Amino acid sequence: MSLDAYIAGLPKAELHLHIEGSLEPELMFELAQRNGVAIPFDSVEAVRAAYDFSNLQDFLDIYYAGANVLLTRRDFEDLAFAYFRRAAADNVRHAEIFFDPQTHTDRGVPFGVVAEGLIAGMDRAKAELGVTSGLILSFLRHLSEAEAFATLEMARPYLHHFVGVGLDSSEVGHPPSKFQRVFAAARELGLKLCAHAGEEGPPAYVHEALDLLHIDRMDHGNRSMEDEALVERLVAEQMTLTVCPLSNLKLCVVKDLKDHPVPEMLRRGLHVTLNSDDPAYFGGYVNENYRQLAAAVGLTREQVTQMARNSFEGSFMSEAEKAARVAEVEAYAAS
Ligand SMILES: Nc1ncnc2[nH]cnc12
Ligand SMILES: [Zn+2]
Repeated sequence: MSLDAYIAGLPKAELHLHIEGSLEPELMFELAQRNGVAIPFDSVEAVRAAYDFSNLQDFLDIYYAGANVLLTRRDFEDLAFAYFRRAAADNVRHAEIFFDPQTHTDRGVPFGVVAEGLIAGMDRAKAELGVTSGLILSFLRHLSEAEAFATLEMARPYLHHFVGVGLDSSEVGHPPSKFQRVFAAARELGLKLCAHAGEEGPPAYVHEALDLLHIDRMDHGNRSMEDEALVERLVAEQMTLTVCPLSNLKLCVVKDLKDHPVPEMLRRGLHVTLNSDDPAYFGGYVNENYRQLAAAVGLTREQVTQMARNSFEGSFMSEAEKAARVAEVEAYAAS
């Protein structure tokens, strides 16, 4: 069996996926029409042509504008279910997905419309596709601490639906320390904690995410590789890193996939997982991330299997559930 065919059939979890970043141009047009929202493009091809970014902020500007077509509960359900259908085709068996409530509440869309729509899509994914999932409320770090606290307050009626909180958006200039108290409050509420760190920001931000936010999982973490002691610490603490190769390429975090740090991360014993981040914008869902990275850096079948194992072990499922899912990976690898 070719490595590509092996990747296609490998059971895996996706742990770093922004649901708003799975909005394909076709669905963007459909929702724009359904809701009577104007978009600054006249064709699906024109939208795709605009997806040429030189850094994170370039992308974020377009990504937040794209989200304007999402207005109703049904829009969020359709968005979520479209992602799960596509993920299921990649043999994603479990996904822990981020959503950015502030992107919607700041436009006047009630928190409950967003949350209930996404939850309906997740319920359908479990019933119709057998894909399980968890929802992670992500704070926009370019906004204030007070706004993050207000968002956490809005989330209260839905808390039992969330597995954790995250921290995303423009990294440089918005260090984790800004959200130390919000993350402490989220932990008190029983939520798991993730943060984007070391995507564009320096290793000092990764240290802050560990020391001040006390994260359970790290999103990206690429720039940790610049700090030897930090790498040793991440290995010792068995921290899961949700790495996103095609995102890194499209946002110029790496110049070429051949330069991607994943092989070195694996060699050093870091708990790496592969994920798609914002697949509608970066040109590939999770299997495409595995395939293109494998082709560029020459991953072995064992390395690919290890990252699928890591994806379940690094999830926020129960220990029993994780063990059952890892056993499915082992059975596939042995078959
Ligand atoms: N890769 C990324 N980094 C920071 N914020 C994001 N929001 C969506 N994708 C993101
Ligand atoms: Zn991300």
